[in-house]
Amino acid sequence: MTKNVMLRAVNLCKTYMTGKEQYHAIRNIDLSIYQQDFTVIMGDSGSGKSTLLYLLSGLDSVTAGEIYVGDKRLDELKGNALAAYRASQIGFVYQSSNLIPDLSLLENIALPGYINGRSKAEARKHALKLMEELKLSKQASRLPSEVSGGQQQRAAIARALINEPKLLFADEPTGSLNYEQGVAVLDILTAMHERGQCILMVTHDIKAACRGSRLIYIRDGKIGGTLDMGPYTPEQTSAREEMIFAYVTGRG
Ligand SMILES: Nc1ncnc2c1ncn2[C@@H]1O[C@H](COP(=O)(O)OP(=O)(O)OP(=O)(O)O)[C@@H](O)[C@H]1O
Repeated sequence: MTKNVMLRAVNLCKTYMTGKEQYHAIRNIDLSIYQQDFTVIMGDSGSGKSTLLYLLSGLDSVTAGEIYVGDKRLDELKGNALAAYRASQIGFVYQSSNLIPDLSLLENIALPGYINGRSKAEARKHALKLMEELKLSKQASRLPSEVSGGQQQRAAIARALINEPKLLFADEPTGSLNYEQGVAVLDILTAMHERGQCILMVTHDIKAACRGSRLIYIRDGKIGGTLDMGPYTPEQTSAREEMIFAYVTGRG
């Protein structure tokens, strides 16, 4: 099967300045992200995984290099054009849900929908549909402080999906959850991928990495290797975990 390129980075670099010190967090990375993939980014702490995710999503600016989305240059977008791109084309899920504390879950999920130009009624209708799929209907009118961490994170996923983004980014989405809540979130991401959602996720967790179809290993701001794993099936969980462990430790 030929894969469609969703996003392409060419000679991507990110240098942070702390005082007079330069730190080259991303060093001349070339990579393609394919529409059909649930791509997982792994690597040691400090290797540059989150920085890469922020650059590829347009949440941070590149120091050098190019990022193509179709024939558009993401790295050249600024101001309103960049804000419009981020609002309409990408969804982002963080380690903590970052919901607005004094809005209900329904309002939190619908809000980016109104901001992106849907009517209030339409955004709420779509939010309710997502809440049903993510088993949050009963919590629609509750505040974030009135639901569990797993429910908050599922609401954050629904919020990221409200504008039907082409690309869903997730930075350690299960990092603050207990085992069962984490599995529920991974099941949702797996189901989204099966329905055709392109996902790019940073994780330290082999159980989470198992859900991906492709793994990119980052070492010292560079690509240390990529592994095509094929689509996840639950029966292969232990074999995939062993394969990922062997791959990552072989490159660490
Ligand atoms: N704003 C910043 N200013 C200076 N250095 C930074 C900044 N953000 C990140 N760094 C440095 O860049 C490197 C890569 O950071 P990044 O957060 O991308 O790593 P990571 O692989 O996601 O790490 P972790 O797994 O611990 O979250 C680290 O050495 C970090 O200290």
